[in-house]
Order: sequence, then C-alpha cells, then structure tokens
Amino acid sequence: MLYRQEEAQKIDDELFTEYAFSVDQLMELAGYSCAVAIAKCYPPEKLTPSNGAVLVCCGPGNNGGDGLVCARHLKLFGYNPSLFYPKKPNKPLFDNLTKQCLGMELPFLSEFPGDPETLQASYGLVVDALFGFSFTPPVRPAFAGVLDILRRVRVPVCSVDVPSGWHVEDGDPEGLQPDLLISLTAPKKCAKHFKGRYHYLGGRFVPRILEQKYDLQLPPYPGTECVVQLKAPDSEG
Ligand SMILES: NC(=O)C1=CN([C@@H]2O[C@H](COP(=O)(O)OP(=O)(O)OC[C@H]3O[C@@H](n4cnc5c(N)ncnc54)[C@H](O)[C@@H]3O)[C@@H](O)[C@H]2O)[C@@H](O)CC1
Ligand SMILES: [K+]
Repeated sequence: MLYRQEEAQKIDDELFTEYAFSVDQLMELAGYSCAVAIAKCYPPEKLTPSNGAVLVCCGPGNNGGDGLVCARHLKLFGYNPSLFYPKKPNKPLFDNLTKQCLGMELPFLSEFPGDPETLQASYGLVVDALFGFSFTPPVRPAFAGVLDILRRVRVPVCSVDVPSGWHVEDGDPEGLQPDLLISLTAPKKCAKHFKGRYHYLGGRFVPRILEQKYDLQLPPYPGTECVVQLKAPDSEG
C-alpha cells in the first residue's frame, strides 16, 4: 500500500500526539534503519574510494535530522561519513544531533563539491537526506545546484524516505535516480516510480492500531530486523 503526502503528515502527527512519541525517538529509529539498510547494500570494504568515505547531505527539516542520525550510526559501522548541512534550524533537537556528530569526529563541509567528478573522487556513496514527505516542488534555488550534482554523480545515491526533489506522489522522471530508497514508516506513492536496485522499508515503530487505521499493510519485518527489503537487484530477487 502506497500512501499520499497528506496521509504521511497525518500519521506523523498521530505518532506524536495520540501515541506520545517524541521526534528524537522516531528520528533515531528512522536514521538507524537507514544506516542498517546502507550497510546491507554497500559494505564499507567494497566502497571506492576504499576508505569508506560517504557524503551525507542533510536538508532543513526532519529528513535532514534522519541524515544526521544515519551518519552517526554509519561511523559506528566502520564508514567514514562527512556531512553537508547548510541550513540547520535553530532548535535544540538539531543542535544536539549536530553536537553528537561533531563529538564523533564527523566533519561538516563548508561547501558542496563543485561538480560530480570532484564528489565521486572523494566519496564512494551519497546519502540524500535533503527533503522527505513535506517537500513540494519545484526546489528553491538554495538547493537546486546540490540536487543537480546529485542527479549526475555516478556513485550510488541512497535516498532517505523520498528521493529529494521528487513530488511525494508523482515522483520526477527527470530528477534524482537513487540506487537505494529507504522508505520510512510506509512507502509513499512516489515509490512506484523508483528504478534503483534496492528498496527497503525502515522505521519499525508503527503501532498496529495505526497501521490498521490507515490500511498501511506493512510487510512483516524478519525477526528482530529494523528493516525489510522490498526490492532486490534482479539477480538476487
Ligand atoms: N513518522 C514519521 O513520519 C517520521 C518522519 N521522519 C522524517 O521526517 C521527514 C519529514 O520531515 P519534515 O516534515 O520536517 O519535512 P522535510 O524534511 O520533508 O522537509 C521540510 C523542509 O524542506 C523545505 N522545503 C519544502 N519544499 C521545498 C522546496 N520546494 N525547496 C526548498 N526547500 C523546501 C521546508 O521549508 C522545510 O524546511 C520524513 O520524510 C522522514 O524522513 C523521521 O524523522 C521520523 C518519523
Ligand atoms: K530524501
């Protein structure tokens, strides 16, 4: 079951109000599940360049927060993440997530690599945590250049929840084409346009009653896993 932007926002709201979760809690689980899905698809020792370097691009909303959490866990999993975080909101949640990353020796870039070649010479993987389900196209100028470079890089791009720049329901055929999509809570409608090799669902925190209310029909997570694979490369599937 693929769901609409408005439903995603309602579910999000209910998790915080009716079910009394805090943003930090869900963001931690969301970002952690992104790091786990990335580690399953791209083990650090297989990345080129060989130092496990990953560029994590974080946007101004909660999708960016997921990116900060994901970067921290990637570091613990043996990767070498750097962050690009040009528009941090002035809120304790994001201050703390930033401090946590700095405390774990993750560098923050002052400038985005100027072209795809420069980016892929230094990083073997990109995490796209720029925009999630609250994005409405077209992208504003501040992020247009970054999205344009991400669309043209040859290293794999892993998108958190929604490929950034895509319409949450209609996607964007000319836009970013990630190799991995990690849908959070439940896949949004745009996921039907996803053409990359790997699709995972993460964010294993949805109460059964909420799942039924919105008819999410979530696939069963295996055992104690925090992610479930929805699409594998043809050779594996
Ligand atoms: N249950 C949930 O719903 C959860 C959601 N989480 C994450 O939260 C995300 C949604 O977060 P938010 O609602 O904060 O929103 P987003 O992070 O999707 O984006 C909102 C930000 O993007 C900006 N923006 C929107 N349209 C733009 C445009 N055309 N050009 C430039 N900037 C634009 C807005 O001004 C705002 O700063 C989800 O996609 C997911 O990644 C997780 O953190 C935890 C659980
Ligand atoms: K994203």
